Amino acid sequence: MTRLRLATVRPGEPEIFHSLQGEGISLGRPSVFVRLSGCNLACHWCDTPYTWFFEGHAGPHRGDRQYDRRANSVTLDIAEVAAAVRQYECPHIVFTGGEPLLQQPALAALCDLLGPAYHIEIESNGTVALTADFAPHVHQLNLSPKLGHSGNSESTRRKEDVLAAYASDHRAWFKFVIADPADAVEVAALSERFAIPAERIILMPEGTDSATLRSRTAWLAPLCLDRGWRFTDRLHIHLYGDTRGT
Ligand SMILES: Nc1nc2[nH]cc(C(=O)O)c2c(=O)[nH]1
Ligand code: SF4
Ligand SMILES: [Mg+2]
Repeated sequence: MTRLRLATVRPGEPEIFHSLQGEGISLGRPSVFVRLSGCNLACHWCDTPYTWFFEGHAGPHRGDRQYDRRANSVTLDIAEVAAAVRQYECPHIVFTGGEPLLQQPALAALCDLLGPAYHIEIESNGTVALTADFAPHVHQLNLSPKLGHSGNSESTRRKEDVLAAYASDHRAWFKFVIADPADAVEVAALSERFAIPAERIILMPEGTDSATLRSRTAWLAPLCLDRGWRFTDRLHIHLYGDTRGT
C-alpha cells in the first residue's frame, strides 16, 4: 500500500478537483488538481495555510488561526487517488500543495498506476530536487521560489544546488509571487545569479481577492513589459474567490 497525504475540502474529503489552471504558463487549461498536505516552508501570506499551519506549528502566518490536522488532511491509498483523478476524464494533472515534492515516492507510484496518457504539471517552491523515480513522469514544473517578503529565512527558502539544476531544466518555469515593486529587484538578482532566461520568468501579484490583484496588476504589468518578463493573473481567484477545491 502506497499512500499520499492530501489536503481536504471538508473533513475527510480529499482536495482533488477539476478546474481551469489559474496561474502561469498553462493558464486557462482544464486540469485535475491534486492538493497534497505538508510544506517545508512557512510563507506568512500563504493562501493554503490549511496544508501546513497545524496546531503546534510556530508559523509565522498572517492569519492567527492554526488548523486542525485531522480535519484538514487525509491519507489515501494511491489507488483511491487514481480513481478520483480518472473520474474527470481530463488528461492534465496538476500536483500542488503545500509542497508536493515532499511525497515523490508515492507520486511516482501514482503516475505509474495512472499510465502514460497524463500530462503532469507540478507546483513547487523550488527547494526540493526531483528524485530519479519521479523525474521521468514530470512534463512541467511551475516553480515559485520564495523572496524575502515571504518571511522564510534565506537558508530555508533558497537551496542553491536545487535551483541551479532547475534553471537549466527545459520543463521549468519560474513564477514569482510579487507584493511590492521592490520585490522585482530580488527577481532580477536571482535571474542573473542562476542564469534563468527572462522568457522563463513569470511575475504574479500576491492576493486572494480580485481588488488586490487588480491594484497590484496596475504596476506589475508595466514592470513585466519593461523587464521582458511574463505576467500571470490568478484566474481562479477572479472566478471563484479564495475557495478550496477551485
Ligand atoms: N484553478 C486553480 N489554479 C491553480 N494554479 C495553481 C494553484 C495552486 O493552488 O497551486 C491553483 C488552484 O488552487 N486553482
Ligand atoms: S511554499 Fe507555498 S504552500 Fe508552502 S507556505 Fe509557501 S506559499 Fe504556502
Ligand atoms: Mg494556490
